[in-house]
Amino acid sequence: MSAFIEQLPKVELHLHIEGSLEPELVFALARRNGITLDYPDESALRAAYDFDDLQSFLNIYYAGMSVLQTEQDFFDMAHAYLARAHGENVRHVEIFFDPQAHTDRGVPFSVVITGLHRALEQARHDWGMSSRLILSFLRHLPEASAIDTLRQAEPFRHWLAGVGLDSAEQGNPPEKFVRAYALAREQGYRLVAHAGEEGPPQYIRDALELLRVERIDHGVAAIEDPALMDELAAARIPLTVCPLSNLKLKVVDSMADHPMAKLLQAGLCVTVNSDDPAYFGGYMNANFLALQQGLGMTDRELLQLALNGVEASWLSPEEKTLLMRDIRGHGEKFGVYTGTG
Ligand code: HPA
Ligand SMILES: [Zn+2]
Repeated sequence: MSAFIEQLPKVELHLHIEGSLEPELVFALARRNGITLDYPDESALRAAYDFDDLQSFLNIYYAGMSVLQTEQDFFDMAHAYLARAHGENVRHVEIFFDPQAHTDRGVPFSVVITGLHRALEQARHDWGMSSRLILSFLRHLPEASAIDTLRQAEPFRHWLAGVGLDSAEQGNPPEKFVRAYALAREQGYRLVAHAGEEGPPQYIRDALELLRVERIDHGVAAIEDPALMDELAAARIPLTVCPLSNLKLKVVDSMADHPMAKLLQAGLCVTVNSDDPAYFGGYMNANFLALQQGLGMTDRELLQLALNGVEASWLSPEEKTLLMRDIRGHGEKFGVYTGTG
């Protein structure tokens, strides 16, 4: 592992907390809650992490999270992720959770969010790690369910920074959620959506124009549409790109084919993220390393990706200035300069 990557101060903006559930914790929680899994042990479960596409991953992702029952379970899951991120010098995280995947199993919204919030507060207290929580709607479910979830979130509005949209993209276009996003906007939520992961570039345009999101999760399909790339670059609309996820879900055939370098060179505000690290073979450092080793990106480019992460985050302007200073200082220590300050 490269010391440059390990010590680089990082932010993570695209992380599904349920996708951080490692097989060991899945089995520990299953034992604690008296649940029998379809797999005999941890290694059999891990062996099933061989995906053909997004849907084949989602099937296992929803099965894995069914062991989450109590507030302590949600705390333990988030705490394990945050400890790991802290160990990789991740300074700030913006975390998705999928409330409908739990409330539909009878786990109350309050149980889910209280456990997650407590872990985030502890990470802030113990490590000075800052965070935001993003409520993500499941796009394969009807819009009415998203709107009902927004209502359930009302008592916890102050713990939530934004709303997002995830799950099966194809056939579930942004336009399906126009009313849910309008309601969220009225309630002061910041808005993001997954678009252009498996879906077409048009879904990126629609997320921006119909849902009025400020950031696109994935967005790698933009590479197919030069005019859209120009617009994203000019407006500095961030893309929260997840390289190892794209590889594991066969969005790209190999890391050498990943569009990250081209998107960066075209002036887009692309950022590095791990998406579902327990399932896709790596946390933040592994994603940076894949870009370095698989795509040949330079330390200077990796430094720019880290700065983009700060720019794209929901930190305050003062916090951004401080963290960017840390990242540039790290670059100088390794003889790497971005030339932009
Ligand atoms: O990468 C993803 N895409 C869509 N839905 C998801 N839910 C968890 N991870 C993902
Ligand atoms: Zn995602």
